[in-house]
Amino acid sequence: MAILTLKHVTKSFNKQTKVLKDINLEVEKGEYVAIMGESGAGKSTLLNIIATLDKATSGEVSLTGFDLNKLKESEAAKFRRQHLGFVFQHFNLLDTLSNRDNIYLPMVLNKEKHQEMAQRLEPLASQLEIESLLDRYPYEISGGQAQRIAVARALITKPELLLADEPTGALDSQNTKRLLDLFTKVNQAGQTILMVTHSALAASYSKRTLFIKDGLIYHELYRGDSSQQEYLQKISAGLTALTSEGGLN
Ligand SMILES: Nc1ncnc2c1ncn2[C@@H]1O[C@H](COP(=O)(O)OP(=O)(O)OP(=O)(O)O)[C@@H](O)[C@H]1O
Repeated sequence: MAILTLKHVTKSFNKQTKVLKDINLEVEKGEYVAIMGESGAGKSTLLNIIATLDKATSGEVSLTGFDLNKLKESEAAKFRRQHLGFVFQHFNLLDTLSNRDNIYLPMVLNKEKHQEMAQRLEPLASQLEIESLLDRYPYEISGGQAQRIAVARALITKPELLLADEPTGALDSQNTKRLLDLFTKVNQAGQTILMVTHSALAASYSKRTLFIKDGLIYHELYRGDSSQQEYLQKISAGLTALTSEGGLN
């Protein structure tokens, strides 16, 4: 079952340039998809449309059965809280709240009961190894720890789709591996993930990698039965071809 469907999606910010020209994409429940492309290729624009933070200029976007073109501005924030989880490069935690309250925030906004929040946090905190961090504040913990708190905040609402924008961009290699291993586990437990990344290594943890160029999905690679190393090599070769003048054709 497709959780996300984009048909002939275009996006222009002005009359001269179309950033997205004709994007067609289906993401099935349980998939783990990475989106790559050169700087300025339109990855964030695409992610913002899927995240209901922006609207397509034309085309169809359907997410968890909702037509995003019909979603009113006033409904978008609630839709995001109920259906989507977000992980950003710079964590976006609030320094005035404890880590626990940061994690609870989307549930507080959804007016959930405290008992329900605590029940959901318990297994998540154990899986993410953040139990000892919960009563501290974001400014008291490391970047790797902060990103795990941000992952807990994204997952506590049990989102249908986890959207990650350069989630390893601010992490060192050890914390990058730890986060990517965590995403793999979460995906194996059924979580659908869509991740924008510049990192071939990060993409090599996904099951499918899309390359965006000139406003189109230019190429895609499936991991299939390949080892992570083989898949990483294919992604790196794909990136080289993408950035060379002739491209993949
Ligand atoms: N709000 C906006 N108004 C005008 N132009 C925009 C706006 N947002 C993005 N653009 C333009 O759209 C193009 C794609 O930008 P986008 O941020 O989607 O690229 P990206 O692939 O995410 O790049 P990066 O990897 O550097 O983050 C760029 O040329 C950018 O200048």
